[in-house]
Amino acid sequence: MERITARYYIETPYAVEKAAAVLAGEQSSGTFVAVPGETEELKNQFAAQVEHIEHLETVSEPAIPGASSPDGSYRRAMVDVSWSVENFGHNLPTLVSTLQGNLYEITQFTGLKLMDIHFPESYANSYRGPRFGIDGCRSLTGVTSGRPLLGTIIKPSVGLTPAQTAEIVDTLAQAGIDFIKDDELMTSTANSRFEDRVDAVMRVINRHADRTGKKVMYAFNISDELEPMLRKYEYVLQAGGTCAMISLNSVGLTGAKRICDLGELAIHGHRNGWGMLNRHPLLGIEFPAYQKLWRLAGVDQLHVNGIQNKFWESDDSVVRSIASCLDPAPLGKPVLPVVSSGQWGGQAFETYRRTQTTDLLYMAGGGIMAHPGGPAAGVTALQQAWEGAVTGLKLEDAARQYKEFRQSVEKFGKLQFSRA
Ligand SMILES: O=C(COP(=O)(O)O)[C@H](O)[C@H](O)COP(=O)(O)O
Ligand SMILES: [Mg+2]
Repeated sequence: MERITARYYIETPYAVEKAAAVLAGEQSSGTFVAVPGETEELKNQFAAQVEHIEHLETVSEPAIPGASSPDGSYRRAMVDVSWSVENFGHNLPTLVSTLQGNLYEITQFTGLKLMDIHFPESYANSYRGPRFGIDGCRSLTGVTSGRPLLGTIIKPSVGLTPAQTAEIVDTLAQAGIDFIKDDELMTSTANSRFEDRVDAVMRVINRHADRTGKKVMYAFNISDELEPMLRKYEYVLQAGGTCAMISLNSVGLTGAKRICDLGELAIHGHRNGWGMLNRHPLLGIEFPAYQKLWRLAGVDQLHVNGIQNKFWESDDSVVRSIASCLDPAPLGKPVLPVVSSGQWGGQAFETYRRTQTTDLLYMAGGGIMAHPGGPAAGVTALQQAWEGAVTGLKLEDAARQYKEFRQSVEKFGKLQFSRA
């Protein structure tokens, strides 16, 4: 019978073997004592199994509160646990309740992080995964390989009217941008009703597309309860849009999958709330596991933060996240990594040096909108930065060569997002 294996980074005040056995027990037979009916036969078929333990360091302070060690030591380990697929079939919410449920509450742990998930073959047959992914998004925007899709987030995030938003879209489209999106804070506001914004923006985008043959991809934020979200999806589709955005952690796997299953618009997955799930080194989930769940749901584009970003995440972590999006496993289809957060083009050089890929959606919000020459110059600067990065120029050489990029360096180059 097929099994799903999950890898956890754990810390325990007790013996690692015992703690791992409690995890496996709680997450399959499900209680703290043996109960009638829990036969050997049932356990053999359905009990979770500890497959592998790799002992790591021992520390003297617990990573998170909730339990204390009798001997003052807290042992860390990497533990692989497997479950029979029979326990949950192909049911993503129950899979998550099993792999990420009560186990975080067990006192045998003073740290627990889901690092990765290994899915068996049958998952690739049961889930379509990204309908568009990298190739589909390239062909919808007309961006052939050799450079990333370049995009922006309309800023200010809220407060602009549909007409003002459409005016910015007009400027950006003329400058040759590939992708624009609503911020996650924007769906329908008192002065920008969703439908009015779609009408105003798509009028501009369709007009440009008729003239130039290039249709800018605009990710309208449809995040909402299920029925209104479906109505908004349909509205975007009818207006000629090619993309919708959802805040993944807010709409959940069920909502995301329902939307992705429709398969007519590329789905931009925003991961706001990520810090809550990941920022602690010994609590939550790591991106390789996280992205697989959303990929099973069918998301086409997924945020990975960015090199030298404005948030807390390290460059190493961003590079790892990009690699995990580009790895075709488990469905044979990669998801397009969305590089975003404090980007302005200057980071293109290090991003390319470290990842050696252009299969990215590279977005600058403030980095385009606040360019000294205006948003159109901001788009040009981003194009120049990537042209320079891919052709092997150093940032300083590109700044000498390209005027708009030089202006970006002058304005944003001094910014250092500080972190410990
Ligand atoms: O609005 C922005 C970035 O704006 P700006 O370009 O102005 O910084 C996005 O919400 C974050 O990139 C999300 O980051 P994450 O990848 O961590 O979800
Ligand atoms: Mg945002």
